[in-house]
Amino acid sequence: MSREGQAGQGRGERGARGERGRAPRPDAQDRRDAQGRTRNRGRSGAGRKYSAQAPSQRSRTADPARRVAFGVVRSVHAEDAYANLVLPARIRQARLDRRDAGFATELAYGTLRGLGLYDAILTRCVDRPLEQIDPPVLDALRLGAHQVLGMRVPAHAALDATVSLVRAEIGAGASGFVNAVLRRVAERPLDEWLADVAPADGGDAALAVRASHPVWIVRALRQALAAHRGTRHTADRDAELAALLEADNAPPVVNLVALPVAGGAEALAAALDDGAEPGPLAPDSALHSGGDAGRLPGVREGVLRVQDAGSQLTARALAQAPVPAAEGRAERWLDLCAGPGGKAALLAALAAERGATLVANEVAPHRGDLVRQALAAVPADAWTVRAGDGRTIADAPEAAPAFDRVLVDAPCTGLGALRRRPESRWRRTPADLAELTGLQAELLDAAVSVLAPGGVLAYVTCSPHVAETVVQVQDLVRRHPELELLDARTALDTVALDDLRLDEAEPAGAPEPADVVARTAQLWPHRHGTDAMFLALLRAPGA
Ligand SMILES: C[S@@+](CC[C@H](N)C(=O)[O-])C[C@H]1O[C@@H](n2cnc3c(N)ncnc32)[C@H](O)[C@@H]1O
Repeated sequence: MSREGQAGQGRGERGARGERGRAPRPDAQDRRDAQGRTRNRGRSGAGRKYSAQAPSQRSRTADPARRVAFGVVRSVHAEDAYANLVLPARIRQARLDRRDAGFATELAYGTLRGLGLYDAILTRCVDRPLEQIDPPVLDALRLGAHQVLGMRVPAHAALDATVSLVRAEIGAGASGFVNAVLRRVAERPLDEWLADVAPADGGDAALAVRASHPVWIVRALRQALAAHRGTRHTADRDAELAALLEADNAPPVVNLVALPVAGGAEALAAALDDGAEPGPLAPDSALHSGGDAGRLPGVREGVLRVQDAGSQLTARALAQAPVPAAEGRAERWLDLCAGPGGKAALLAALAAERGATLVANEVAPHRGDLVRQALAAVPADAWTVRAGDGRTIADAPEAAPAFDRVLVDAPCTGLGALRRRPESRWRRTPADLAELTGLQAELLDAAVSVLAPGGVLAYVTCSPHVAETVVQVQDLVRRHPELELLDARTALDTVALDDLRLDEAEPAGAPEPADVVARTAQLWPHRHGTDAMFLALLRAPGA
């Protein structure tokens, strides 16, 4: 039994609106074309046919891909699991082939992303609050709704398969209820449902339902876009916000990076031979859309890694920033918040190329182990891992002498990586912000305290929330007026393969030294195809 309780259990056969709680829409019979098919059904509603079998007579054998997706969604809701961690293990366990693995991924991730919208629609289809539905049954309904409204699964197949899933995973008692509710869902195409649950002119609250984001996140993203002065090419701010929300709901293409270590270039060439496309933004990168990247040569060895292009660019921008004070000697680099080690691996490999060394610090022991694994592909004399709180780095023996380059890739709300963490938008709350921004400030102060004269600090977040980005940097330079705010946009453009057009909306000419917005860089999923990564670069005095 799930720890969410059993509300609604046993009430399976009743409760779908239109069956009992709500009369069918008066025009339902009238919406037929000359062939007798219902009109305005959209792609998922055309020519619906349902099984002639009663739910109780249908198969108890659910297909493996749907079972995997159901298992993932249940783990997320009942055990607070992360979908991106449990899904690969379940796919392997069920031995799904590439096609089924793709289906299970889209079903699980799409259901989790679309939860807010599907719940709004399901609320219209049942005669009780959704909290009173047994949680596994509710998750099955969400999976069914996503198949009907968000995937190209014909309604009759989605209903049959979901009812079979319920019979196999939950029990026959709920199958009639699920069948009836999903029939209600399938009565209308998505655009009709959207017009009902979220009128287009209804402001941020309606936009939040339409795009299936919590409203506080919609507001935070609107504010972040405005803080970065929008763009010239997208005159309409609302349209840009809608584009951003849409990008959050699209499965991201897998980005690969080849580390500049032995075997990296060969692994990249093999991935390109396998059909990957050269990455348009980051050097030595590729876009992979051919299924499980883990099977590519070099991935297991860690010389070819899955890493968002924005992460790659921010790490390279720090590595590339001029540090004249360190010329003529081996540089010392620090990654203060290194787990699970994505940027640390790239930084360590770049450091090794130049005879520099990297200390990778991580507070969580299990994530520290992941950092060691990530660094294993880099020559061992180029890096060490410190397990500890970054706020105490100044007391660590590893901090003497001080560091020429320091990365603070801070713990953050992750609002810029919603594409890759489908459940996180529903887990985060505005209350997380206060705790995280306090921690970010303390980590930044600790990083400043171990910067060598003339050393460069990179502050990175995978959140565009202004409290974690520009406001955090404004506070930092207020606390440390000795720091020079470098032009992070130019730094990113220097390492990028293509023009990032980061300063399109800026007035012409060099930004004012104190203009935090103009001197920091914000990448966006809808503009750059990256996570919404933020970068600020600051230099200590004494160069
Ligand atoms: C955004 S993640 C870093 C991602 C990493 N740089 C990468 O590219 O793979 C932030 C990391 O900071 C760690 N962290 C949280 N609090 C910390 C602290 N007080 N000191 C050091 N690390 C901390 C978290 O455990 C998490 O691994």
